[in-house]
Amino acid sequence: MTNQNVVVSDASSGINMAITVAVSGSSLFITAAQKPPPAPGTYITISKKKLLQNLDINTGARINAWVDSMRASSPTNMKSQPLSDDQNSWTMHHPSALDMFDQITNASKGKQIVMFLDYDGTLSPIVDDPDRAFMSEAMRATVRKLARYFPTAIVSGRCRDKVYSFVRLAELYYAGSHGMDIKGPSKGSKYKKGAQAVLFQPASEYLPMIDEVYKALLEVTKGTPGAKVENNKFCVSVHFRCVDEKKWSELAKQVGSVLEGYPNLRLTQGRKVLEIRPTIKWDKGKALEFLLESLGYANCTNVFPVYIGDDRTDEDAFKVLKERGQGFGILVSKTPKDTNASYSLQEPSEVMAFLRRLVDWKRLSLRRQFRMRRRLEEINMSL
Ligand SMILES: O=P(O)(O)OC[C@H]1O[C@H](O[C@H]2O[C@H](CO)[C@@H](O)[C@H](O)[C@H]2O)[C@H](O)[C@@H](O)[C@@H]1O
Repeated sequence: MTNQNVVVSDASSGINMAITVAVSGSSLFITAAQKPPPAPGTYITISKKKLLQNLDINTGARINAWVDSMRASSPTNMKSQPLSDDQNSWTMHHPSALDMFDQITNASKGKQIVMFLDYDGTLSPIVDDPDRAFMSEAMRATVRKLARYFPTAIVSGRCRDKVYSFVRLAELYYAGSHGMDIKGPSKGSKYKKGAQAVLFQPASEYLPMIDEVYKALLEVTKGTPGAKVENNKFCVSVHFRCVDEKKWSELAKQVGSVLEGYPNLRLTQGRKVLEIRPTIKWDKGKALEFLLESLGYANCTNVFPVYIGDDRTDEDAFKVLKERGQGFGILVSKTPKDTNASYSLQEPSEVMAFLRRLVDWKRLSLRRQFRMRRRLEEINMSL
């Protein structure tokens, strides 16, 4: 096997990409992205089409697995059909958090509830255009009230600034880029003494690489109608929601052709989106643990974290809660999914109903506590 510098050229876009490939017989393995070499003229030039064909031979299995997974995560619209046995059993194991509200609040008694909320599909409904995934005013008002009573964090795959521009509540914690960009409230935490001011970016050295990959993905996918590449600062999303299913395989190959040059990046999947991120061991679960620690609840037994999310990437946080045996996860989904969450809610409107009930419950219990304290004071005075 020999290494060879190759310039991949695409006549339609005019893009040239310099990469190193290991050539073994008729097979081609891309090993690493290279800076453009000093002396031109020493390259073999092959077309992007040819490269993608060769990639197909060598990484076909991986690309096929991605496409299978893209299909599996996109169940056909289940219009009001009677529940199957599987669905019934799933609902029994992951009951509605609204139906189980009293059990949930009873379990939290004497503990500090800390709220973790995913954004897309949890606080805002899923829409075709990621730039227009707005949150309703009613949801914003609900989250604002929630944050008055409980420390609240938004944990999103999006870039932190973008998710902040949608939520626009300065009193919250924000963990953008799947937790790789964490920032506390601008005025500091009001909940616990010892809570630290937070700004944490564990993948900052990846910034130039992510930017480079974002640009390469923009170029390589621009001929695929409906594909959208989103720069999430420490990770990149390639959306296929508006791509014809017949083109999914082509899109996966395009993404694969770029990723092959970056062994320090990995691919995960969300809802009709391929997500490219650093291989560092950091995810929404780690972000949740980090935030609990920053809030001063690292080794506390009297903390009750609640994480609500709809996506595969939220599973990392559900798993952490399950393993800690603290609090619980709520999966937002209309269809049964393999999950580490304990409860379910069907859609953002149910999330809002659940958050409102939490606020009302907390208000009521604070009022009760206040009345009890007053009565005790009165009794003490009369003694
Ligand atoms: O962790 P999240 O806040 O759920 O972010 C995950 C991805 O969400 C966004 O994409 C999803 O929502 C879009 C708007 O509704 C939708 O068009 C897309 O199909 C969904 O995957 C966001 O655009 C991505 O960058 C996030 O990674």
